[in-house]
Amino acid sequence: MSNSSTISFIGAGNMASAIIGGMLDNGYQAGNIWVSAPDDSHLQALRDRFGVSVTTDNRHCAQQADTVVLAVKPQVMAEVCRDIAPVVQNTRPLMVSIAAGLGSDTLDSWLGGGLPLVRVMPNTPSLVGKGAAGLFANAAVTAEQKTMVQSVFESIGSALWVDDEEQLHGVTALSGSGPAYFFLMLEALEAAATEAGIAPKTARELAIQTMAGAAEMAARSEHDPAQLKRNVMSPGGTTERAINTFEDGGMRDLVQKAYNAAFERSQEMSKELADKQ
Ligand SMILES: NC(=O)C1=CN([C@@H]2O[C@H](COP(=O)(O)OP(=O)(O)OC[C@H]3O[C@@H](n4cnc5c(N)ncnc54)[C@H](O)[C@@H]3O)[C@@H](O)[C@H]2O)C=CC1
Ligand SMILES: O=C(O)[C@@H]1CCC=N1
Repeated sequence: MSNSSTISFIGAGNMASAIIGGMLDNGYQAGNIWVSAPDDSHLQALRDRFGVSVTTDNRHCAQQADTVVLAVKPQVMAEVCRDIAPVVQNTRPLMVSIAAGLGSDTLDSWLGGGLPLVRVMPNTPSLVGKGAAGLFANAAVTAEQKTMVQSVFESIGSALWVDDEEQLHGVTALSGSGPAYFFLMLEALEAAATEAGIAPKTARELAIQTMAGAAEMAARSEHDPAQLKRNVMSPGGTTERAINTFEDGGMRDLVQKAYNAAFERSQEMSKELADKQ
């Protein structure tokens, strides 16, 4: 992305910090980054760690920027947007929201209308540069702005566009919530191995390394996950017995149900947040 454009973050939490870290690792200048939040301790932490400019005044922060990233919780978004609306209606930056569940039309109306806006659904592995983000651009966003936002999110992992905003519910249920599904699997495997007598520290390290190794293989291999799974299953062996146990217990059906539950909750949240304001 262009190093001369200025980007402001409203909100100084985990996700803002991950994105800023990725941008700086990729050559973006700290002097062109502003961050605002009401909480001084969050701001000082970001200033000390990254050398970015900080303020407790959201309007002042938004005023500085060609791009404004809205990185606050969905519940405070209406108040934040309405507060900065007079500023951004004047300066007309590209707006980027990372909030779960808030539709682009709702955000745009809170911001006074007619602004270019990108919605992003990132995930927490962004904190270690291994994020997976789905992106949607409204009709006012230019090709150049899309390239710029994509490069920001590629600095902390993968960034893939969807062309229908409704698909962001599906992205939320997959990669937004997804890290928690794999953490659950880690918890359960670790517990089972510990129960069988393996030291907890050893069980955790082996489970984590196995998950990371399987993910790396799936990413690099020419085979699909089903084939990779079959490659581990010696006929009559241990893996076959375990996989049959998963299948007989309804694992696929359970994953489908959990995915649908997250998808439906994302749709519900969208409606609740839009109706409430
Ligand atoms: N944590 C996750 O897995 C994911 C989170 N998101 C979205 O990212 C957004 C941020 O989440 P986190 O960084 O995890 O939250 P966080 O709680 O770590 O950070 C929120 C930040 O907003 C600041 N803030 C609160 N009120 C404010 C106001 N009126 N004006 C300016 N700043 C204000 C807080 O001081 C804090 O710095 C949320 O909208 C969330 O939906 C999206 C995908 C995944
Ligand atoms: O659980 C949630 O609602 C948010 C969205 C994706 C991850 N965390």
